[in-house]
Amino acid sequence: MSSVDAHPTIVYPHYVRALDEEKAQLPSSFPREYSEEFQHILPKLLQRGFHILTKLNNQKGNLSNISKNFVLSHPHIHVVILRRALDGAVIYLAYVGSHVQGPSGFMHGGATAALLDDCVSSAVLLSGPFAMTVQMNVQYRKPVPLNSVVIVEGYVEQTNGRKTVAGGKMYHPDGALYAEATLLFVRPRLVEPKM
Ligand SMILES: CCCCC/C=C\C/C=C\C/C=C\C/C=C\CCCC(=O)SCCNC(=O)CCNC(=O)[C@H](O)C(C)(C)COP(=O)(O)OP(=O)(O)OC[C@H]1O[C@@H](n2cnc3c(N)ncnc32)[C@H](O)[C@@H]1OP(=O)(O)O
Repeated sequence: MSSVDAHPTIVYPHYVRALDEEKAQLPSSFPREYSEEFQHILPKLLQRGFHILTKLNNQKGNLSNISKNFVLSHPHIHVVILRRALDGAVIYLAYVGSHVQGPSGFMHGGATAALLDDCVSSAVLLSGPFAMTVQMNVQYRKPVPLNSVVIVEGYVEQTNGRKTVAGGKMYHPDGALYAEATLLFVRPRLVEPKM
């Protein structure tokens, strides 16, 4: 277990109950059907070796600082975070509501990039020391409809010294690719304390 794994997180082994509790707290902007779709998709992700790491929207308690993250605390984006123990890949199972519009009826490309960056950053942070995104290249393949469920996958490709190359993909739950990205992360140089 890395030191990042030791960071306090809230784990939801009984995911169905967690989603039921969550449903009761959701803002009215979220339709009830979406969590049924989550419950349909989650068992498939669990079968593929992912476990539920945490859900962070409106999180109270020990993740309060992370939950200020604008993607994960956005009132119109709802995320359940999963991670595959085997290789550290991270999945964001996300519902994208109506107030992240770019082209009429579709998600803003900046929001797509933010979701991808966030998911890939989680994979990087969970796999090693703190690093920041310094470059991101996004290929937009299909417009993402508002009020829909998306799957975002983030994975580390290669680390060389302070630099890490990582990738991300955003899919429709049926597997159709919405967008993919390649990112470069840099671990900040340690600043020597002044004597
Ligand atoms: C921690 C607990 C985690 C728990 C997770 C649990 C669940 C998940 C939950 C929540 C999710 C949590 C987190 C996700 C949250 C947010 C994700 C959003 C990610 C971001 O939103 S993050 C913000 C945007 N990001 C920046 O705000 C960076 C601005 N930046 C800098 O602050 C500096 O850039 C810095 C300090 C990074 C490096 O500075 P420095 O001085 O230490 O390093 P230096 O410049 O020496 O570069 C070293 C080598 O990198 C190469 N290099 C540098 N920059 C490059 C570039 N752009 N392109 C190509 N190569 C580059 C150089 O060429 C050199 O290469 P070489 O060594 O080969 O010469």
